[in-house]
Amino acid sequence: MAAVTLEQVTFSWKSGTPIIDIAKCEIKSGEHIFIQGPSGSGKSTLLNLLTGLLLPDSGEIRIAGCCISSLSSSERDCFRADHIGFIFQMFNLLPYLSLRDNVMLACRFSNVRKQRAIAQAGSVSQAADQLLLELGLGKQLHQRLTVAELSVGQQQRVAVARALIGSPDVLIADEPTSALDRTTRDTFIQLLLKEVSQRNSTLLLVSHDDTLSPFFDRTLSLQQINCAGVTDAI
Ligand SMILES: Nc1ncnc2c1ncn2[C@@H]1O[C@H](COP(=O)(O)OP(=O)(O)OP(=O)(O)O)[C@@H](O)[C@H]1O
Repeated sequence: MAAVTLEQVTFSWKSGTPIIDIAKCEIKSGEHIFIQGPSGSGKSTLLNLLTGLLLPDSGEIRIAGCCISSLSSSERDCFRADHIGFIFQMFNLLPYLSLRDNVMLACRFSNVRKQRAIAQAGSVSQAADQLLLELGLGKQLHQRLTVAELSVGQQQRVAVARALIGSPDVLIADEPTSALDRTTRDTFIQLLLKEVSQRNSTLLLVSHDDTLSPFFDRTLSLQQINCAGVTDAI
């Protein structure tokens, strides 16, 4: 079954110049996809379309079988919370919450993910602790430290735990390794892939760093699939 399908999708910002023009793209459930493209090629725009934060000018985007542009704005918010985990480039952790509360946050906005987390671990807090432990942030550490006291790599792993709790169908990661050195980056990617595989989630990871490509089942080059072909090349 397809986890993500794009058909005849076009999108332009106000200027009217098309940024996205994708005839057809299908990603199977459980696939690990690397989306690569130079600066300005539309990676973030594409992710915003996939999460329903932006709507296409034309065409159809289906996530887990649902055409997201046919949903109302509030339905899209619910759908996103239930089906999509997101790892932001700057993590977006809340500094006034504990590590565990940051992870549990994803279940506050989604009853589907909350029920799955309970079914998997007995409670949402146990699911959060389990994920943090698997990601190398054991209870002793996460009860002692605040988000502000974490290293960049540790913050990244909390962000992964938050994106994975309640096993969303699709996990989207926007340049999650840009702040890491190469060794930490490789360890992080391997850990991320292991966790995603265990939950059978589909992973879409976006980066301009094409040396990440060998870690993934498939690489989609935005320059190849996007006929709009915009870049910042000087
Ligand atoms: N809010 C916006 N309003 C108008 N134009 C925008 C907006 N956001 C992005 N763009 C334009 O859309 C194009 C694609 O931008 P986008 O951020 O999607 O590229 P990207 O591949 O993610 O780039 P980078 O790797 O530098 O983050 C660029 O030309 C950019 O100027």
